[in-house]
This record gives sequence, structure tokens and C-alpha cells, in this order.
Amino acid sequence: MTAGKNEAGVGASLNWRDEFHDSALETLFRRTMQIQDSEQLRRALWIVAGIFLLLIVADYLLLGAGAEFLALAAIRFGVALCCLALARFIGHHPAHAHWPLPLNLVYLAASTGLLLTILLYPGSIGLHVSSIVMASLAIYLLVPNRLTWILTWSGYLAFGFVLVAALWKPLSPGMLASSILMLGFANLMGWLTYSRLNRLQRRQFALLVDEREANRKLQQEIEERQLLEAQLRHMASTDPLTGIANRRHFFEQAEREFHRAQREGTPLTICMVDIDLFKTLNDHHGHAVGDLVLTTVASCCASVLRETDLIGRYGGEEFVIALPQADLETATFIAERLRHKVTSLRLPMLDESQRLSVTVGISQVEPDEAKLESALQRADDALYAGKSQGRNCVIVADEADPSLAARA
Ligand SMILES: Nc1nc2c(ncn2[C@@H]2O[C@H](COP(=O)(O)OP(=O)(O)OP(=O)(O)O)[C@@H](O)[C@H]2O)c(=O)[nH]1
Repeated sequence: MTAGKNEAGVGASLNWRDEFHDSALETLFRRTMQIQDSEQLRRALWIVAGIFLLLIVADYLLLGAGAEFLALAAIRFGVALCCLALARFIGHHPAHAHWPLPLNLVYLAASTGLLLTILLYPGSIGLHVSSIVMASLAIYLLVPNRLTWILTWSGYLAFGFVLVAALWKPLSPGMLASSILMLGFANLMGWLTYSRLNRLQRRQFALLVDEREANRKLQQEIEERQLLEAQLRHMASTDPLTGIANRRHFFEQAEREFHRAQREGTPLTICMVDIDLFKTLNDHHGHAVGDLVLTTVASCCASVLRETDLIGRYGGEEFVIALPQADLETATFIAERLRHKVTSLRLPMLDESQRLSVTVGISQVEPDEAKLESALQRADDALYAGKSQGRNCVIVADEADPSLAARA
């Protein structure tokens, strides 16, 4: 169901048959009501069959076991059988509840049977008029969603009655006129009741469709908003060039790790990573190549880390890494692995003499340290020490043991 069609909503207009003007909505309505309609029809057929069978008993009481009774019983039994067969068929195939042929044939049999009884029955004409009136009302009330069929059937019944009454059971003009009036009134009441029920049912359905459409749109809007929020969050926390965390987001996460490490007494190390002679590379090959180098080195750094490690762009060509649960020895090992990986990088626009390299400064958060910045400062100092020692190396801050301050 498209949104445009649903705009019909509460005001979804109905035609003279009390069906939706919008054929798609009408089809949806019928499909939705299929089970209910077939159930209703089945029940109607059972009721009609039951009435016809009961009438056999009434006929017997009135006529005795004569030839007229047998003829009547055969007609009534035949009609009841047709109804039961159709009810069973619809029970197995609910989708066929609106098949015109079997339904119209059964109706034709039932109403013809009813008309024939007028000929065979010696009862008063008042009884026949009442039975035709009851049958007409039953059609309006029991047959779901088929006004054209209902009108045809009621017309057949009324016309048949007048014909039978005129040809075989001549009535006085007064009796004929009042019978026709009774039938007309029954049909009018039936039609009005049918129309009222039908309109109510369809309006409720249109409301439901509207509500569902509104809910669907709302859900779609919520999902779009959530997606947008996620995009905004991602944009606010990510460096647009390299795709790793930006400085702000890195520090948010690193602060959490800092407090956890201090609380739990576990190690936390910081690595400052700086691309060597990046300015020269930028000046020689231009900013676009510089950007590509930054992106490549950033993903190279990220690839040597565990999921729990943090990496962010500190600024320019400098990256910062936080390694929870890692002491200086482990951090040095990781930094060396990173340094080696960067030196082995090959970019098509750079020749062999222009190998990429990084210098890394490492520091460990001290147990009694109140701020993360102190450890960062020490890592930065170690980095600049590495730069002044000739670059492409890993330097550990305040390291007394020179074996850990590895140099390439
Ligand atoms: N392409 C590009 N260049 C950047 C970006 N941010 C900073 N830079 C450049 O990075 C260079 C940093 O150079 P310096 O800090 O002098 O250091 P260096 O040339 O790498 O030398 P050392 O660090 O001493 O090895 C400058 O030329 C900046 O313009 C960026 O986002 N893209």
C-alpha cells in the first residue's frame, strides 16, 4: 500500500456498492477479510441447510407422508445438501469464498426451492410472504461484501414470488400489493443495515491502514534519525582524513583507560608516533601524496594494535597510541613492530631512496600520577629525543636501561 493511496485515510470514499473507490485498498480489504468472510459465509450456509432440514419435519407434520411431502422433502433436502457441500468446500478453500459460480448456483437452488414450495404447500399466502421476507433479510445479513450479488438474489426472490403468486396462486390485488410492499420494505431495511455495517467496517479498516502507515513512517523516521545520529557521532569522533579517532575522542577514551589503570593498578603505556621528514615529502610530492602517506601510516599503526588498544591523530603527522595492560617492554615490542612495518611500506609514487619511517616515543603512566598529560609529555620528550638522535627509532622515556631504548 503506497503512502499516496493511504492518504485517503478516514475519508476513504466508498462507491454505491459500499466498496472503496480505491481498487488497491478494496483488494487489500478483501484479502484481510478473507478468513472472516469465508467463516461468515460458511456459517450462513450451515444455518440455511439447518433451516431447510427442519422444514422437512414441519412439512411432515403439516402434510403427512404423501406425494406432496415427498416432493417437498426432496427439494428441501437437495438444497440443504448443496449448502453443506459448499460450506465444506469453502472450509477447505477460504480463498474461494467469493467465487461467483458455486455461490450463485447454490443460491439459485435455494431460492428456487423456496419458490417451488409455494406451489406444493397448501398453507396460507401470509406464510409464504413471511418466508420470502425472512430469506431476503438473511441474504443481506449473512452474505459478506457482495452487494451486487445480494441485490440480484433478492430481486430474483421477489420477482419469482410475484410471478408464482400471479400465475399459480392468484392473489387479490390488495394482498398482492401488501405482499409487494412487505418485500420492498424488507429489501430496503436489509440494504440499509448492510450498508451501515459495511461502511462502518470499511471506515475502521481505512483507519487501521492509516495508523499502520503512520507507524511505518514514524519507524522509518526513527531509523533515519538513528542513522544520522550515528553518522554525526562518527564524524565528531573521527579524523576525516585517516579514519582513526580524532584528538578529542582519543583523549576521552584514554582518560577512561588512565583512571581504570590507576584504580586497578595495571600498566598503561603511551606511544607518540611521528612520520620522519614529512615536510620534505610534502614539499616534493605535494599535499595529496602527503595525505595518502598519512592515511597509509595511520592504518599501518592500527594494524599492529589489539582491539583494546587506542589510537588517535594527535595533530599534523603525529599519532598517539595508548596501550592498556602493556608495560614498557611490551610497548617497545609493539612500537618496534610498527616501525618495521612502516619502513617496509612501498608507495608507487615514492622511489626506493624515499623510504617512509617513523620515530616513536614511549612512556608508562606512573602509579601515583594524577594526570595523563604527564605521561604524554614524557612520551613526546622521548619522541623528540629520538628525532635528535637521527629518527627511525623507538625511544623509551626516562629509561635507565639503554637496551630498551632501541634504535634502528
Ligand atoms: N599532507 C598533509 N600534510 C600535513 C598535514 N598536517 C600537517 N602536515 C604537514 O606536516 C609537516 C610537518 O613537518 P614538521 O613538523 O616540520 O616535521 P617533519 O618534516 O616531519 O620532520 P621531523 O618530524 O623532524 O622528521 C608540515 O609540512 C605540515 O604542513 C595534513 O593533514 N596533510
